Amino acid sequence: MDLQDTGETDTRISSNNDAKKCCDNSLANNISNETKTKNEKRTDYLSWDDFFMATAFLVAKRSKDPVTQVGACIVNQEKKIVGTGYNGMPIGCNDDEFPWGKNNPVDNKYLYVCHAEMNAVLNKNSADVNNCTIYVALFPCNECAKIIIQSGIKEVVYLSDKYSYKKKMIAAKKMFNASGVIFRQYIPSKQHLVLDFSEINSNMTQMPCTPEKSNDN
Ligand SMILES: O=c1ccn([C@H]2C[C@H](O)[C@@H](COP(=O)(O)O)O2)c(=O)[nH]1
Repeated sequence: MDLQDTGETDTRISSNNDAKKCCDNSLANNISNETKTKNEKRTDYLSWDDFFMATAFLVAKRSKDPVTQVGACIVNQEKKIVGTGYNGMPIGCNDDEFPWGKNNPVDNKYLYVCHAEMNAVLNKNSADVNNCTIYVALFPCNECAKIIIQSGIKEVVYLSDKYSYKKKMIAAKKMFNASGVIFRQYIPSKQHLVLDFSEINSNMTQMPCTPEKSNDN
């Protein structure tokens, strides 16, 4: 039956209209919020500390060490990255052939692996690393501490100090203190940082509208 003929009010139509208005309002709110957020500076960007430590962690993903992957990132006073490194076998030492285990006392990874800090210093793309800061996942050992001090790096920012009880780390701290190299632990603002490669394509608001047929033709 055609409702117009009976004179009855179609409650379905009025509730549909209400729903549409409500939908229009929330759409308008969304658009205005979106416009607002698209025109204002982001506030959840990475701090410098977060960025450089995250870089050190990303670099560590290149490491083949099955137990501890260490990454290091050297930053100059202009906040520019001048070197990165991770723990790995020396050039020419095939990491499929050299040992990654540590239990064999005469042939283990410790005899061969180049530490992240040393690689970062040797990989530098600047003339020197004087007065730089090194961000490193793990507190440096005594041998890396010597390299850090001798290269002129003035600050060490580390995340884990899981081997703090070892003589090597105690010696490293002793040398840093004596030579005036500042060290501080980085406390992350959040435990996880996700890299989402699909994010760059997620904003589809720029898609062109579907063309409409004009009445002029
Ligand atoms: O200052 C340091 C100390 C250690 N490393 C590297 C050396 C090894 O590849 C691992 C440590 O392995 P464990 O099995 O946890 O002992 O880390 C470094 O790069 N820098």
